[in-house]
Amino acid sequence: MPKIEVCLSPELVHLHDLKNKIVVVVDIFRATSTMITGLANKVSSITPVAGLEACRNMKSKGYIIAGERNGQTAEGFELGNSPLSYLNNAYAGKKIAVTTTNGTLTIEKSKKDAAEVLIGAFLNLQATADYLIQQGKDVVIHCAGWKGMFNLEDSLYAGALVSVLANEFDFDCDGAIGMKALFEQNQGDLKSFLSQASHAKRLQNHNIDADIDFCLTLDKYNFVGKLEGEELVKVSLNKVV
Ligand SMILES: O=C(O)[C@H](CS(=O)(=O)O)OP(=O)(O)O
Repeated sequence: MPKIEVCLSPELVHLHDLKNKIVVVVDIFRATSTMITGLANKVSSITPVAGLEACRNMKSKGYIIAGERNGQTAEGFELGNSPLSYLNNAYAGKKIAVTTTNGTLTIEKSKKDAAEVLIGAFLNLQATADYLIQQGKDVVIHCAGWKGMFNLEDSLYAGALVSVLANEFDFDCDGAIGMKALFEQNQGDLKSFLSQASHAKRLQNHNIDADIDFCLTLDKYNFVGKLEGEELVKVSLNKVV
């Protein structure tokens, strides 16, 4: 059986061997939830960029630039980090370049060694699980956390994915065992459990409660977000859609 393990913060990723594995990067509030929503709403591609300046420079190459630091849209950027901005196909056909506080850095730290990088969200949990079963490779779930620290929402997503995959994958890492148990104890009311999370509180201060609700929606979308070269694209179970 393939194995699944959980890396609870990008600061710990050097302790995991990513070679020949599929890495699922997760930043529930809000980067990876927003990327999945953009892809669902027909953007032509999303290019994650770790640095603000590098992302700003993408504008002259024809990209719409999305930039956020500490929950606020960065100066000179057209978009911030809200999934709601992409609804109703608002940026259909556009190439988006995006940089965020935690999520894009975590993608950057994953892509050098991994066989594949996927983008995880509650919004497409089951589709991602189905894809991982189909591929049959070892998996590392890479939680973006917050500025290097553990956070609840990304770790709970990791627990949810381990829970769905538990019959198909071996897992003996404590992160996977612990987060699976935590998710299973709280899956009946994820929202109230996560209202205690530091990140949810920080974002509430920015008046984006609707974003939080949206990011906790389960299985709204039925596709996988995958990094192909430098771009995130939509993948169905057998083909790019
Ligand atoms: O915009 C967000 O949701 C966060 C901002 S902060 O670090 O929590 O202040 O960025 P993200 O990269 O999506 O974690």
